[in-house]
Amino acid sequence: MTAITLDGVATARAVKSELAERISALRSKGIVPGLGTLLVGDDPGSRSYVAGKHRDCAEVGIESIRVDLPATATSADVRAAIADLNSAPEVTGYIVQLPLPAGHDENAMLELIDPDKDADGLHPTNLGRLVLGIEGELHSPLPCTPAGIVEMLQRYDVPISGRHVTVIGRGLTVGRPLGLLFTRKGLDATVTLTHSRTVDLAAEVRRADIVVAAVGVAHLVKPDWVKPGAAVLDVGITRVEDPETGKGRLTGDIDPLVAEVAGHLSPNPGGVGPMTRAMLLSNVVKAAELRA
Ligand SMILES: Nc1nc(=O)c2c([nH]1)NC[C@@H]1CN(c3ccc(C(=O)N[C@@H](CCC(=O)O)C(=O)O)cc3)C=[N+]21
Repeated sequence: MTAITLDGVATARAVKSELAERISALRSKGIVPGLGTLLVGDDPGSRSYVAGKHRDCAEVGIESIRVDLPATATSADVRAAIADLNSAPEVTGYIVQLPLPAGHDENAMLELIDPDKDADGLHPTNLGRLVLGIEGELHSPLPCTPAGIVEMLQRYDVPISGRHVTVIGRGLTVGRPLGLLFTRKGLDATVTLTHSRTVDLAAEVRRADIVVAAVGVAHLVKPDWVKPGAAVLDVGITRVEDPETGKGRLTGDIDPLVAEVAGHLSPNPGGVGPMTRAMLLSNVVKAAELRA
């Protein structure tokens, strides 16, 4: 048996074409959505993600505003840039690219973002609304990677309600909010949130109908850990050097042989990453629609 591929590129393309229509409707009413990015320092990975976000915006008709600060920027510089983004009328939503260079207090910076402009859903108010289950008229953006994972499973008709989900990793952007999202009313999964101190990770994965790995340990999840037919989502990113070509490439947390056991498998790259970017655009569009 070979798993059905959860194709993040194709699914993100479908999401983006739906968004493009909503954006042209907004534009015809004179509303122009604009995504800002704040990047501090010159980490090549972060640079390439930010560049990707600007390309996505151009593709769907969202304006994008790029603010880059040098690695030498102080916390006062970052605060000032956030204040400018909060007050810039052309910026309807923005993100602070993580991780910030060492020496910056990320949580303190996230807290300075205007919650109404928080395109990542990482401001404490928006994370609090996720805990409280508040949706609707209030703009309560969901963190992009968790939202992208759920969107992809739903578009492939993978059942979630009542199913057991094992999440590997408890980080701010993926594992922690994903556990909150999957257990909300309406999704109704049962979640095991595992981390580096989990005693028997293989056993926790074996009970799962849906496995999400978001730790950044290359090929951590082995085929004999996976229940036959389970849906497996590969989120972790590790940069490795190909021993044959000597070129750098990206690899995920899932051993490739898991494809022989799983029912659905998201490749990495080409799976959750593109969905994360599509959900960022979706948050910007929703915020603009609510303001209209
Ligand atoms: N404030 C903030 N919000 C984020 O959402 C955020 C962040 N900081 N910091 C870093 C992580 C990582 N992340 C990715 C998004 C898309 C891809 C993506 O589209 N990857 C492509 C491959 C890209 C390539 O080849 O370089 C793929 O999976 O196919 C990857 C990684 C968002 N993050």
